[in-house]
Amino acid sequence: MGRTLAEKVYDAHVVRRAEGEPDLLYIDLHLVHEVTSPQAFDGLRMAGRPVRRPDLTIATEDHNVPTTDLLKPIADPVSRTQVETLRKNCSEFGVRLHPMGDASQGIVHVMGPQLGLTQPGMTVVCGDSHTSTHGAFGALAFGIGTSEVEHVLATQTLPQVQPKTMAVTVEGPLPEGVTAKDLILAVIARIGTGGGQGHIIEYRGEAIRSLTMEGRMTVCNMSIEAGARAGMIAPDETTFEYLKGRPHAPRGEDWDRAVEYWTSLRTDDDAVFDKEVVIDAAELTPFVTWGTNPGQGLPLGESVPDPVSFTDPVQRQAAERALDYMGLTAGTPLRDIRVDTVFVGSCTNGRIEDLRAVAGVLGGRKIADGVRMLVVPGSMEVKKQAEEEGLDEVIAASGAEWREAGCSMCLAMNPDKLTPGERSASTSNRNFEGRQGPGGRTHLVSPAVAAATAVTGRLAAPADL
Ligand SMILES: CC(C)[C@H](C(=O)O)[C@@H](O)C(=O)O
Ligand code: SF4
Repeated sequence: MGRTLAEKVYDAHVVRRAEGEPDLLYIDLHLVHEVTSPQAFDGLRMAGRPVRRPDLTIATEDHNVPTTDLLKPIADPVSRTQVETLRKNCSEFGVRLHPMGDASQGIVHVMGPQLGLTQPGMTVVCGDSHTSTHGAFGALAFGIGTSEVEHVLATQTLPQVQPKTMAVTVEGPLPEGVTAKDLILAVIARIGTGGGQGHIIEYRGEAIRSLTMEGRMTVCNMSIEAGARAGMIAPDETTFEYLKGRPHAPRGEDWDRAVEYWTSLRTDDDAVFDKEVVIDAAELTPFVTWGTNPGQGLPLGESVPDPVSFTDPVQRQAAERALDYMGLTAGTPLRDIRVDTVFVGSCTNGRIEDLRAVAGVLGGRKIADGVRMLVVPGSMEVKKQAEEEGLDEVIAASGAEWREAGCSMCLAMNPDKLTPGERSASTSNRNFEGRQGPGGRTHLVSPAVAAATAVTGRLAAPADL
């Protein structure tokens, strides 16, 4: 029987398999950041062990970094300690680190692919749930916990129980004005936040094939929000085109050999998935969330749902609680919801193409009175590229703030936060209670919707302007 893409990559990395035990997988790339690594390095130190493959281990500073005044010391003591600890650990264990201010620093899931570190067919791990992003290249990439980070640092392997496989096929071309973010929000609304649990999702179909690498990363990034272990997309010309010439991409004959192997990384026609979902791209429209989990979303043209419309009692209760927390009334058209803040950034939508989309909408326009808008590049490289293209000027001229790279307002681990009751339209991936600051209210949106929302002050799509 044929194998799926996920099975091919998985099988190629099993170094030990024994009845009744987890498999031992070889890890090709281990990405590290300041939040989930301190105890792992402590563990190594206590055991007197080195990092087994420092050459396959790369660290960056992202969660705790401020996005203004890079030259000043970090004011918050907890954040400062996290970042200083990472620096100390990396220098002690010989791990390459891209610190604040470095040209390649950025959110771990933005800087890795951009350096060409993430490649098709690899196993990629990081102590971070959104490691699923790297699956956009046809890599098997997933988040791990801190004790697993220690295991990988020490051995370059990881015990794993093989996940099941799931296909999400999006048929037909994406309608005009519908983006990768709308697509993945619609997928999660359809299958639920537990819909992918225990599975590696492979995204397939014409709508997926037509996405750029940036769009594919947006889709795979949010696999975890559907509960999946990982998300993957088979590598193709779009993938090779993106990778070619990047600092860590193979060159010359190595490149040709790599492309030959990468081309074999597709699901065989007779392979069988454990679960399959098919979505018609023609039904997709700009999509926003109204609730407090990424599955509580609807097309922008709809209204805040009435909790009684949910037949499942658990969903009904979740909706009641979400409306209460979000300060929303059932029946309110989503387009009538006013926001205080717009956040563009994160490992979901902080890439160059996202910033181009935002500048494209903001060009020649002003953001609404009373709205603050933060535009935060996902990496210093994205920032540089955006500035070379003049996007920063367009964004600043509209009244938005142009910042340094980092996780920023995606999660409240640095100075960029919502205040209690403040409402945001955010291009990030999580809208949980307090995610962007205690009491903050988050609507997940695409970059295009974020920009249009900043202009009108209410949830809006570019077509509304
Ligand atoms: C801090 C980190 C462990 C966390 C994650 O695992 O995803 C963060 O990146 C997030 O997005 O919530
Ligand atoms: S940008 Fe957000 S989701 Fe991505 S790694 Fe940072 S905190 Fe996590």
